[in-house]
Amino acid sequence: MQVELLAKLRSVNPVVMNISNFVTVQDVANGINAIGASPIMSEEIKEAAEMVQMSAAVVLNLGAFTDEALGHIRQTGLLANQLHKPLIVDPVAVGAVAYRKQTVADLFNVFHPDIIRGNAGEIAALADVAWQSKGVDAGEGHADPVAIVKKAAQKYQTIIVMTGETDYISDGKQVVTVENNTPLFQLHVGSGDMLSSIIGAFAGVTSDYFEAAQTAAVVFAVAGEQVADQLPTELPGTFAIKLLDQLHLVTPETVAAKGRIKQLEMD
Ligand SMILES: Nc1ncnc2c1ncn2[C@@H]1O[C@H](COP(=O)(O)OP(=O)(O)O)[C@@H](O)[C@H]1O
Ligand SMILES: Cc1ncsc1CCOP(=O)(O)O
Ligand SMILES: [Mg+2]
Repeated sequence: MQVELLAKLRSVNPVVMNISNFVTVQDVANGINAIGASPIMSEEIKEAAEMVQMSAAVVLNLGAFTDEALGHIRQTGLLANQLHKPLIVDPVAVGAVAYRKQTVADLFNVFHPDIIRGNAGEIAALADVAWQSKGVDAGEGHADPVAIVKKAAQKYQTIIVMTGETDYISDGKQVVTVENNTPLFQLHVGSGDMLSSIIGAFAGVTSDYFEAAQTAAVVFAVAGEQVADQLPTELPGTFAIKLLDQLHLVTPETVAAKGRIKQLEMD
């Protein structure tokens, strides 16, 4: 983890382009803004080249795509590769909907994601590991998370962020974990979408995407912990609002002090 990336992000204020979904688009835009980056959302393929050119990172969220949106997603992913912009993909519910699994497989034959962020159900599906996904949520499974995250990273030659109570982050060889002590994240639809785009914000200020992924995951976990520490009981609505506050307020010093990150495996 490179906690100094947080200060760099806030000083650079990178533009992060998103093709998002109608469910969480405002959460995602506000999360990017709160951490210190500059969000822009797009639904028009005709502006894709200009948008990608002006952005520091591109995030594709597959939460509620239509056939028309698919053309835009495909073109934007291809342009991100061609213009050497970090490309982050959030394969929402890819483990629960066969059509989405096929669609994601087709997309990954067109462009290469630099980072994929999903829950265990989604990453297990990408790794072809048995798991019982549940809609957009992780669901249940018994497979070893380290094996899942490494297999997915090796299969797609990319960095995988598999989130949950413990986040597992791998480049196919190394595995890092981030402990997240805030179950309230599960009560906020959009937590994962927000993190995927905040990963994009960090990837927009460094060429080390493995570091960007780890640092984003720790910063997000610590921001959530800062909120939970102040809540008297489980208040998902209050958590969601205060999460934006803490994404804005969390300092590199607090992240360094409270972040629980561990290197599990080296090369
Ligand atoms: N059981 C949990 N306890 C604490 N944090 C969690 C838990 N599940 C998920 N998180 C956190 O919530 C955020 C979103 O992850 P996740 O819920 O896995 O994504 P999604 O919303 O796409 O399903 C991540 O920061 C993750 O660490
Ligand atoms: C509920 C839902 N349905 C399609 S996209 C979406 C949002 C999923 O957000 P997250 O994966 O961050 O929970
Ligand atoms: Mg999700």
